[in-house]
Amino acid sequence: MMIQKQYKFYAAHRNEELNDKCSNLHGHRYGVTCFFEVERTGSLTTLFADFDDSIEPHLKREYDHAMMIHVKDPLYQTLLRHMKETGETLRLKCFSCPTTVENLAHQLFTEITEMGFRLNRLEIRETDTSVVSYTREDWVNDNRYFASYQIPPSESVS
Ligand SMILES: Nc1nc2c(c(=O)[nH]1)N=C([C@H](O)[C@H](O)COP(=O)(O)OP(=O)(O)OP(=O)(O)O)CN2
Repeated sequence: MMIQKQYKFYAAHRNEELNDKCSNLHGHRYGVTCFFEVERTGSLTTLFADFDDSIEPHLKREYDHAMMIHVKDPLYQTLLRHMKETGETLRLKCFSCPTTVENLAHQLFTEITEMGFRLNRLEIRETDTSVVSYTREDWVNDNRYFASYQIPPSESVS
């Protein structure tokens, strides 16, 4: 059986590798639709609130009104310097790879799996017209891709 749950967060980012408008700092309302594989244990499977209680605070704490940034983007060092010089704390969600929707999907799939849920797939909406559908098979393949890439796991700074 499958349960579908929808979440959202607002975040800034840029695609520093692209030579177009996307290399500018900009923001999105990210829509995250999770498709969970669940097992019947009686009259129900997993309580809807069990998903919400783990996932909503995680998205609020790590992603909402944060800036998602690739640690190899030169802007990252500028932001670190700014925080050091001013004492200001910016919410940065650090990625060890560019902050494309594809890479965000891999990161979120990993984080939600680590919470103990079994995702069948994720859908991530970045704009009104663009949605990435990301399956468990994509995640398994990406784990291999990132392992061979030798990218350290992403860390979060806030
Ligand atoms: N495969 C991907 N393509 C693009 C990504 C991505 O993550 N994966 N990201 C972007 C940009 O972040 C951009 O903000 C979104 O781009 P785009 O859809 O071109 O933006 P529009 O303003 O044209 O959106 P519309 O809703 O179509 O007006 C680009 N590509």
